[in-house]
Amino acid sequence: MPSVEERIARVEELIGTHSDFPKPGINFKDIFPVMKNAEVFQDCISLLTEHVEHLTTPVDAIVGLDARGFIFGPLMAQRLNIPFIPVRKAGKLPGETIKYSYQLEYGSDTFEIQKSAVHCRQRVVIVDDLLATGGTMKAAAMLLKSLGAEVVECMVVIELTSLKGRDKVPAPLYSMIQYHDI
Ligand SMILES: O=P(O)(O)OC[C@H]1O[C@H](OP(=O)(O)OP(=O)(O)O)[C@H](O)[C@@H]1O
Ligand SMILES: Nc1ncnc2[nH]cnc12
Repeated sequence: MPSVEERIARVEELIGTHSDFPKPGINFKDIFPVMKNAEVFQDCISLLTEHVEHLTTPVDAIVGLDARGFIFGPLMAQRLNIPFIPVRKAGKLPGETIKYSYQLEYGSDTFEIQKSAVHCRQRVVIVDDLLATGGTMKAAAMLLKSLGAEVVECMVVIELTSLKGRDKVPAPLYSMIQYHDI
């Protein structure tokens, strides 16, 4: 079995970079090539899952963020045999919901969660593909906290450290791969 470092290196090798997408000045990190390699995609899910298994606080549910957090969250939840909870872009969820608007690296948006999605004091981990300015992850954590959940950790595959998003996130943050130059 390859080491954690070897498996992380294999994931990193497949991450694409596109300058000036979706706007001039943005260096876009593309996670989708990782999914084209079944073995490396498995490695990526295993690494995220193993990280959750090694947390000292037991985790009751995985929360995934619309849209790219939905690639990782359900697979992690299945492996861990715990529920998956979606946070969606506004206007997609029926029933009673709460919303939180936020800025991200190249725009703004609103997140929404069903009030019934989470129990008070439920211990959750939030997962997304990437942390840039941290606006997205902060919005998700605020929604979960306002419903009484305990956000044990926020997890991303990619962190763009120079944007200091980590400082905005109101919970511990784990990133698998860090880019310091953009
Ligand atoms: O740290 P931030 O500056 O807030 O940016 C990070 C967010 O931006 C991207 O999502 P995007 O809103 O582009 O939506 P998508 O997942 O639907 O592509 C990415 O998947 C993160 O969710
Ligand atoms: N630079 C970036 N690459 C990919 N997704 C992003 N979301 C916000 N900033 C991003």
